[in-house]
Amino acid sequence: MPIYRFMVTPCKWTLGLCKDVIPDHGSRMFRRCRRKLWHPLRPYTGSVPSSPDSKLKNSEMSTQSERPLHTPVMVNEVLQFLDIKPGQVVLDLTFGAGGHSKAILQSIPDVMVVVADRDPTAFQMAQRLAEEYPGQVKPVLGRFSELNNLLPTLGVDPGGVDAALLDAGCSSMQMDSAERGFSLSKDGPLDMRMDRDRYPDMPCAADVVNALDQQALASVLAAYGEERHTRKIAAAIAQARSVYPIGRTLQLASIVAGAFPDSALYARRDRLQRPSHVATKTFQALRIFVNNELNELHAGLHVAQTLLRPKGRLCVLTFHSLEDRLTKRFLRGEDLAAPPRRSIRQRAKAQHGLEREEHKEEEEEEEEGENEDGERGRESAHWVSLKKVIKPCEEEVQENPRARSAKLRTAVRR
Ligand SMILES: C[S@@+](CC[C@H](N)C(=O)[O-])C[C@H]1O[C@@H](n2cnc3c(N)ncnc32)[C@H](O)[C@@H]1O
Repeated sequence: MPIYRFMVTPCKWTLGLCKDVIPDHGSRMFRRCRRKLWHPLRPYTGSVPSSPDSKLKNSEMSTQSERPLHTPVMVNEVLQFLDIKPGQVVLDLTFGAGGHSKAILQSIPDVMVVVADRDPTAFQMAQRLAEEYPGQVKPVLGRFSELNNLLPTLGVDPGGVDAALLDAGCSSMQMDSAERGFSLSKDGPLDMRMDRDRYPDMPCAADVVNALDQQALASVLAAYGEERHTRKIAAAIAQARSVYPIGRTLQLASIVAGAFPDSALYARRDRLQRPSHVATKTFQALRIFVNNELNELHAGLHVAQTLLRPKGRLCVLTFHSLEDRLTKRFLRGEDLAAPPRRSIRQRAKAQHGLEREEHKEEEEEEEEGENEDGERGRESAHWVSLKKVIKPCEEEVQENPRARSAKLRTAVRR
C-alpha cells in the first residue's frame, strides 16, 4: 500500500506550504493533522481519464478555427517585459495550450523555446508545436520539481536561459474538461490530477475527500481555499461519505451546497461581481492540495533562479493570493519559513482575527505602489523585482473573464 507524501503544514504564515519545503512551525493542531494525512489513501477506483500515451481526443485539440483551448493572459505585457532578442533561449515552464510560447515564436525570429508541463496532454501539444517549428521548440514532460534533473538532458544548463515565464495554476483546457474533474459545473470523476495517471500512487481529489478525517479536511480547506466555513463543509462531506463514497464533481458541489441555505448558494461574488458558487473555494483547495501546487510553485521559481543568466528576465503570472504572496516573498528573497514581515497595524489586526482585512490591506498597498513608486526595483540577493504588480486591462478582462484575478510579477536576475 503506497504511503502518500501529502501532508499539510497550513500554519498561516507558511502559506500552506507542505513540510518538505517549509520547516514545521509547531502548531499542535497542524502536527496532528499532518500525522493523519500520512495515512495511506485508498487508490481511486472510479473512471480515470485516458492514459498519457493515448492519442489526444478531438475535444482536447482545437483546430485554429475553433475557440482556443486556453486564452493566454497578458501576452503583450509578458512579451514586452521579457524583451526577447532573436536567437535567445526562453523557458516556458507552463506550456498549457501553448498560447504564450506561440506568441514568442511568432514574434521573435530564431528564438529557441524550452517548454515544460506536467500534463501529458499539454506535452503532446508541445510536441506538435515542435514539429511546426523544427529545431526551435524543446518540449519536456515534468513537474517543476523535476526540471532541475530533466533540463540538463536537453542541454539547458544553469545560467543558459535568457528569459523565463511561469503562468501558474490550471489551464482552461484542464478546467473545462469534465473528465479531468476540476470543474464544479460539469459532471465528471473527482480527479483534479494535473499529471493525469503518470503517478499511480498519487491521490486524486476523490481519495482526499473520502479518506481525510474531518479536521484534516477542514485544515486543507482553510489553508488552500481560504474558506471561512471550513467546519461546516468538512462536516457535510464526512456525513455524506458515511452514506456513499464521493466520486463525482457535481456530487461534491451539491454536498457543499447542502451545508448552506439556498439563499447562500450564489451569494458570494467574484472580482467581476458575478455570483460564484459556494463550493468554489472548496474546489480550489482540493486542487492545490492534490497537485501540491504551492510547493511546486516554489520549486518552479527556484528552477528559474538557477537557469536564468545574470540580467535574464522572469515573468510570473498568478491567479490567487496564495500564489501571489509566495511569488512576492520569493522574489524579495524572504525566508519563506519565517513569518512574513508585517507592519504594527497588520500585526494588531491579525491578533484581532482580522486576517481578511489584512489581505485587503496588502492589495491596497500594492495598488498604492503602482501609483507612487511602481517602477522602482526592489533588490534581493538574486533578483531585482519591480514593485509594480501588472494587472490585465479592462478590455482583456471583458474578453477573457478568467484573466480577472491575474497578477503579473516581473523580475530581473542579478
Ligand atoms: C495557466 S496554464 C498555462 C497556459 C499557457 N501559458 C498558455 O498560454 O496556454 C498552467 C499550466 O501549467 C501546468 N503546470 C502547473 N503546475 C505545474 C508544475 N508544477 N509543473 C509543470 N507544469 C505545471 C499545468 O498543467 C497547466 O498546463
